Amino acid sequence: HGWGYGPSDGPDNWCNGFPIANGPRQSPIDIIPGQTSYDSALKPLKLKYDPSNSIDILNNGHSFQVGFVDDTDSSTLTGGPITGTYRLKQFHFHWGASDDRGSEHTVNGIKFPCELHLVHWNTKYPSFGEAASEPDGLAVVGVFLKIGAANPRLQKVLDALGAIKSKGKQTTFSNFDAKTLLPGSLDYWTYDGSLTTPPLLESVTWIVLKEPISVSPTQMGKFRSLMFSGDGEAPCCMQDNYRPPQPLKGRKVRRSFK
Ligand SMILES: NS(=O)(=O)c1ccc(Cc2ccc([N+](=O)[O-])cc2)cc1
Ligand SMILES: [Zn+2]
Repeated sequence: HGWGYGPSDGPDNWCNGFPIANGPRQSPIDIIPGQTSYDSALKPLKLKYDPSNSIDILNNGHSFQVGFVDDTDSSTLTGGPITGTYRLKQFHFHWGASDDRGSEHTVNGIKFPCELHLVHWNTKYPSFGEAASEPDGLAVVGVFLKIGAANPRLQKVLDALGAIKSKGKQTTFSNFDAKTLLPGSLDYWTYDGSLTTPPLLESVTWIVLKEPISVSPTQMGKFRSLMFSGDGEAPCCMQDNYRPPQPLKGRKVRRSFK
C-alpha cells in the first residue's frame, strides 16, 4: 500500500518502504537561527517566473500542486547558494488541522500553520525525474505562512480548490504569477537536505525564506476543505500533511543575512 500521514502509513512508518528516511541529509529540520552561520559568499536569490508557464492545479492525494511548463528557461531560480540554472516545476503546500501546526521546517521549535514549497530542478540534467536522484538535482524554496490578514494573492489559488476537492482531480490554472506568493525580503537560510515525502531522495538544496507571508484563519479553512481521499472512498480531510523535523546529523545551516 501507499504512504500517507495517518497512524499506520505516516512519517514514522516511511522507513519501512523508504530506508533513506533515516539517512544523513533528511528534511525538514528545526532551524535554530543562533546556530546558523552567516556566509558572505552566498549570492542574492534570483527568481524569475513567467505567469504564462502555469498550467494546472492537481490534488495528488498528499497535497495540491500548481504545475508549470518547464521545457524552457522562462521560470527559473539562479543565484543564492546554487550554481547554474534551476527550472520551476511546481509549487505545493503543507498545513495542519489547526493553526498551531502545519509547517515542515520549524524555527527555534516554532511551527507555522502552513509552508509553501516552490520546487525547481537543475538544468544540467535532462529532466526533473533524472535530477530528483542527483545530490545537486533539486532546489526547493520554502516560505512560511503566518496567521494574519487575508492574503489576496493566495486567494487566487484557494479559489481553484473547489474544483479539485478529491484525490486525482485536476483543472487548468493559467496565468498565475508565483512571484506574488513571495515575501518582500528574500533573506534565507540554506542547507543540504531531501524531499520531505517519499521517495525522500537526498537531492534537495533547501532555501528557506526568513520572512513569512500572511494567511487568514478563513483561508486556512480552505486548505482543510480538500480531501486525501478520492471519490467513492471513505472521506478523509487533507490536513496535517507535514513531516516533522529530522536529525541534523552534523549538517551546517548557512544564512544569507547578517
Ligand atoms: N515536499 S518537497 O520536498 O518539496 C517535495 C517536492 C516534490 C516532490 C515530488 C516528487 C519528486 C521526485 C519524485 N521521484 O523522483 O520519484 C517523486 C515525487 C515530493 C516532495
Ligand atoms: Zn513540500
